[in-house]
Amino acid sequence: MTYHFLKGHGTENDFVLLPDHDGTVHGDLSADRVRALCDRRAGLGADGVLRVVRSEVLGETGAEWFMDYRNSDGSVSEMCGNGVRVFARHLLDEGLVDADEPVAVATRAGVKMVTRDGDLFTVDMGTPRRGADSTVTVEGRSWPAVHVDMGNPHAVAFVSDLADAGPLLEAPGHDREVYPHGVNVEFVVRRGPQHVAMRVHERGSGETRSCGTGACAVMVATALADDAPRGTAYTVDLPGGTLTITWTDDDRILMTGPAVVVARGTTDL
Ligand SMILES: N[C@@H](CCC[C@H](N)C(=O)O)C(=O)O
Repeated sequence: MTYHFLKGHGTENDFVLLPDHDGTVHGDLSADRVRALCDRRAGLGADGVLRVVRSEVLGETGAEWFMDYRNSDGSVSEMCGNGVRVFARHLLDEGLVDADEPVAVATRAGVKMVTRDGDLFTVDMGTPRRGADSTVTVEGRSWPAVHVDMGNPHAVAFVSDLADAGPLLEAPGHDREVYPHGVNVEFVVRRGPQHVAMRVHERGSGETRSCGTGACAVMVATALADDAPRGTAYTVDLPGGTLTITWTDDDRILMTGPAVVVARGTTDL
């Protein structure tokens, strides 16, 4: 079977987009197919897959379009912050939504509203939730980890140096009672006032060059540590680029960053 795809990224967190508007092309999107598409040597290569499907096909509500996100290992996640920006850009590029209105994207973690200003996209990521703190472990070293849920789970560890986390070839150890469905782990250092840098090991994808929900979780953990007033913008540097995150007066997280589509074509993977 041959079908259409696009390739895009947000701060180098890269995705294969699969248009499947009426759910007839990839209704049975299997973990095997996701893994084949994401394979960086035998496939197209990506950190994850964004299936572009009408919400009504899946019985979802709240927005016309649903971002069906899969990690590169084929697992399903509730949310992908970089993915939402790329998804919204695709809808705008293809004229599938009104260019004069914020773009509504339904996800497993609710509807996200995306606005565009030139090449930058801002996502209302909703209200962060704090969970029980714990520790994360890499190669025998442990750090306290702040538990922030951005629709998906995060453990944020402040480290002395980003190299402390090592090559991150395996998932960091974590408390399975606190995170029964796995966790995305962020390692953070301070770069200056309201300015941090991070690395991330993503559940289901390994170390990636960026994670939007992870950057939001890092901002929340840092702002809490700083006792920063609401409305303060933080700059979060990631290996693949920079995101700007603000915690608003009405307790919502706004994430701003780029979104790029770099290729389109057909595949029979
Ligand atoms: N890279 C994404 C997060 C993707 C999902 C994550 N790996 C999970 O399993 O929760 C982002 O930009 O937020």
